[in-house]
Amino acid sequence: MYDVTKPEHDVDQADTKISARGVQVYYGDTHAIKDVNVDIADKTVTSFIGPSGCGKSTFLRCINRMNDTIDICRVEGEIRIDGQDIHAPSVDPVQLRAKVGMVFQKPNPFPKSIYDNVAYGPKIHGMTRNKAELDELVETALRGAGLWGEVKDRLDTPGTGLSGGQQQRLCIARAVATQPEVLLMDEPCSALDPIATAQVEDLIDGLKQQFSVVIVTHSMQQAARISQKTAFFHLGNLVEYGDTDVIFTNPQDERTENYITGRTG
Ligand SMILES: Nc1ncnc2c1ncn2[C@@H]1O[C@H](COP(=O)(O)OP(=O)(O)OP(=O)(O)O)[C@@H](O)[C@H]1O
Repeated sequence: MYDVTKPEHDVDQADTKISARGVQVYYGDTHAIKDVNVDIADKTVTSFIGPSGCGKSTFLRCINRMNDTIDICRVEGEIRIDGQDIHAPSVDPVQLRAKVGMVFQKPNPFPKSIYDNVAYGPKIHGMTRNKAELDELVETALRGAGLWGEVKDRLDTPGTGLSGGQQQRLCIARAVATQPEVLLMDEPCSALDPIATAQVEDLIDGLKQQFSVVIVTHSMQQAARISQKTAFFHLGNLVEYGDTDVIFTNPQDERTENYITGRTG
């Protein structure tokens, strides 16, 4: 039963999935992310917007420690998911990336069959006990990515043989198959035509029922269409963060206003 004595900010905190405090990122001497503090909600789509080079992708990659794979990159500060510090020694980055899935700008299916693209993650993480369970998981993931109907009769053909939009949905199925809690998407529609873009956007709307989706986009129309929260980055700073409709209709910072009205960026 709802507890009326509970202060509202506690309710908000309960919705927080990802919490970043004092995050700094350096590539050698380049200071790419400057003291970012943000709480990202569960079961919500959050867009990162801002001019080219402002640090959107860099900050996105902090959330599943993908920056660890870049030699010259150094990350400082704290990021917690469900309260757990993702940099704690007990955290295995490979396990973290199963929990925090990622979809990239260019569809990048493995040079394997459609089935194996989706089955790969569950197999290496030992998520199923037998072939029947794996089959079921593959089907569920492909259905979840809106691709099952188009590929169910050719699961053993190469993933690379699909159209660009289908390949991107296959990559989403691959990410969804490990039952993530967060899905990071770095400009997932920039290589897609308008029809495939609309399909992926519909998909994102459905995915937010299950987990938190964080998307980097250059399209303000897309951010306005699909996200409930928007973060505006500028020169490595998180300038403004809030409800998407407020950011787009009543921004508080001049830099945000200049960007959304097309005066900069
Ligand atoms: N691998 C890297 N090595 C060195 N510098 C990098 C690397 N990746 C990003 N940077 C630098 O970090 C800064 C932020 O880049 P980032 O790609 O995060 O910005 P972005 O907002 O996602 O840009 P875009 O919208 O163009 O993709 C830029 O100055 C960029 O040159």
